[in-house]
Amino acid sequence: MAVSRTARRSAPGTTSATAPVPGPTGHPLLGSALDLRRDPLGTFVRAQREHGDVVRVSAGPPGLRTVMYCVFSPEGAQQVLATQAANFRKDNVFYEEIRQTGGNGLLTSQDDVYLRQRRLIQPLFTKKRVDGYAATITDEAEATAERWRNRPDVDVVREMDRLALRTVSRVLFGADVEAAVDVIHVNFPVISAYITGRAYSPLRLPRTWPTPSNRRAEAATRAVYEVCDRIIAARRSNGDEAAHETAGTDLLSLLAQAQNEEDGSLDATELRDQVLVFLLAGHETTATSLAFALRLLACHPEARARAQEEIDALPPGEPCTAATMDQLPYLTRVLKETMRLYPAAPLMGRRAVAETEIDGHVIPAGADVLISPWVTHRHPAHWTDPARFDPDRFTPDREAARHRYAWLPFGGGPRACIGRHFSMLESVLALAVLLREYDVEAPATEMPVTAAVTLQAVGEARVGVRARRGRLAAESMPLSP
Ligand code: HEM
Repeated sequence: MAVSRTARRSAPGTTSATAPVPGPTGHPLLGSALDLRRDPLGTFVRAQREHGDVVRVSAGPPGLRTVMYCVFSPEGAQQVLATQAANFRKDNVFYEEIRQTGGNGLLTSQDDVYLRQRRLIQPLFTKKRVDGYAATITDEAEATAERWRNRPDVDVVREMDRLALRTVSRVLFGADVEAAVDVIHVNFPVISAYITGRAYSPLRLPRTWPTPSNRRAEAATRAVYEVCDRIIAARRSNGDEAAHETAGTDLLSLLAQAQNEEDGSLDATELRDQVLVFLLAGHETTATSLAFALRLLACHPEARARAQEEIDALPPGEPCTAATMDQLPYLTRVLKETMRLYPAAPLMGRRAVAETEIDGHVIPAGADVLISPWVTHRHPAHWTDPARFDPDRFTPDREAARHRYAWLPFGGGPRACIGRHFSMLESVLALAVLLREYDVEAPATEMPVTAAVTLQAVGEARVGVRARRGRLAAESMPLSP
């Protein structure tokens, strides 16, 4: 059995490296299964508070038990994701379930297939290329501002879902997906809940059995695949030189080129899997950050006013570009603080392929390992008063004083999010456009969330919108108080 260097270095006989990993005992028969089903994020937060930074959580009856080794400290997360990434593969139950539903795109692939895919796709995400997406981002945000005209309130979850889906589809596929917005909005949560349900369940019935949940998930997956197929077919029938704004430079063009190469690169299934991954990973995550940022600003009028002061100081009449982001440091801090409190990917899984020592505990080879931005972002040793919304935690000085992995919404190491710059740019510019036009207001109540593959708001998140000034305010004057 391979043993990591850190484990081999630990002094023989010391109890720290050999002591069993602590964890909740949970229900005598089911372990923590019911707690995880009811409230996975709360269960992991409690596990950290009560048992420390490396915790063993088990679920299910003896004999069928799923065991997870949770690593909550920034140092431990860095070890799993970066410094000892080779010991931790995406072979865990969660990724296996995602792979079975969504195929082998960039999020789930590994080894040579992964390296080939990442090399192929990386050029779309260089800083220069992403900066070029600013015009599309601004255009979509302005269209959303138009949609809000004369409305007393909006469901920001729904609105940001639409905005982010439209934006990523235009940028990466040169496609207008308006007709698919509802299909995606309805079906992604079904798929996501199915994957999570199976991942936590000790008893995974074969996917081919005609159970109600298998049937629901299959129908939802088919509906989403049809959207992907339509996007690909539309590009094929129009040809790369057609009127698409991104033809020749977007994801579909890059993948089609690879398909034509002699080394037989991508087949049709892989092409569709890749489109699906980028639809999924590229819209829901950013939408969640945007929705929660608007909701938090609506609940914190002083932070909203500060952000708007900065936005109002931008040169009037000039379009937002990538350089605009440098002029919005406070708004960027608001976004980072939103992602601390509501990381769109609250849980990340791996499988240990070699025994490894982390924070003085041994993680056995073969163990399912869980990293949780949700918990690490609330770690009392790294965040004072962690439940409080305080964007100034992200001033440059305070950021520099903190462990690099205390804030990890985009993961880290070799499998860190490829879309992080795009997402940050999109979120800051979209917020700037919307807050320039609107005041947002909401009662400061709890926002219930659920952790499926990504973090999701439970139900609607209504936010009052009131036009501030300029064209939209003038046009909606009769309705203004
Ligand atoms: C707030 C927005 C986002 C968050 C919080 C987020 C989070 C993450 C995280 C945590 C990972 C690493 C998963 C792991 O290590 O297990 C990841 C990977 C990935 N993300 Fe994002 N993401 C966001 C936006 C985006 C966008 C906009 C895109 C694409 C347009 C994207 C595409 C991907 C892809 C393809 C991967 C796999 C990368 C690889 O393994 O090489 N994400 N994301």
